[in-house]
Amino acid sequence: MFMTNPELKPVIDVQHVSKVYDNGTSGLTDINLQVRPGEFVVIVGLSGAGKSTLMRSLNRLHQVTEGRVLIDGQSITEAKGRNLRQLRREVAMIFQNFNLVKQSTVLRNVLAGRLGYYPTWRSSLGLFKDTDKQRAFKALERVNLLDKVYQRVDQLSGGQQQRVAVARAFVQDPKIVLADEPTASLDPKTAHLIMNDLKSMNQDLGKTVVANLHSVALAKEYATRIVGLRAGRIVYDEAIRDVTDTDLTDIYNGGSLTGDGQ
Ligand SMILES: Nc1ncnc2c1ncn2[C@@H]1O[C@H](COP(=O)(O)OP(=O)(O)OP(=O)(O)O)[C@@H](O)[C@H]1O
Repeated sequence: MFMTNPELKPVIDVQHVSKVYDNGTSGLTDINLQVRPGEFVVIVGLSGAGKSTLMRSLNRLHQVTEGRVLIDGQSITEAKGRNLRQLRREVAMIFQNFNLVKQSTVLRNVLAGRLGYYPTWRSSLGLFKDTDKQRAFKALERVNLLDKVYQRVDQLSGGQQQRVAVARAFVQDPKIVLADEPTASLDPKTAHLIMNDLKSMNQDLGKTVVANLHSVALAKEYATRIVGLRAGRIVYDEAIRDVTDTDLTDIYNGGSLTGDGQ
């Protein structure tokens, strides 16, 4: 099992990050957060607290207004061209709405996880190497979807679609997996399947996981560390062994907090 080691260099280093949207809304204010290899961090907070904004700032789906984010010691905030592509390769993302190409097959969607390894001309032609096809089959076996490999994604259930997204993250073979409310639109049993896939990526493959979750029960069950956001600021940050039920209720209900906020 992978254990967090405070001596390790952070794989994600968020330094004084603020994000103001074009319409003037403040999404994040002066966020500082270091995540070390092997952690499973769950971000919690009320709707509108800034969880998705933070997640999207980590892989530069959002451009931050101030500060910077280092991925494995390199600034993704300032990266350009090839360097940005290489850094993005190290960060896979799983979305609440799956973010798949619905008219395309399961296989093609999973192979999309390898695009960051190809030059642009080759990826635009969709010419994938056999080794990558083998990777995709293996990933689909892992999430128990091998029988759907040539099916169109829009013929699958929501839970199956999210498992395709998980397989896509597997084949990307990143250092970091971000999951933005990955179980929000799924039933409890399927939610556990997805969370177990994330746990396996974390514990068996050593990937660092950062997930936004609305469910207190799932946060408690899977996180090694809980970070609480409120109104765009970090107000709570504790290792799971120090997290009490009262803390969690307070974070989710907006009450007073007892953890080490910043
Ligand atoms: N594209 C946008 N333009 C303007 N403001 C935005 C945009 N996206 C988010 N916001 C605002 O930024 C703040 C943080 O939103 P964010 O979506 O990050 O919160 P969240 O914690 O992920 O919420 P939820 O749990 O509802 O998904 C909110 O005030 C929101 O209204």
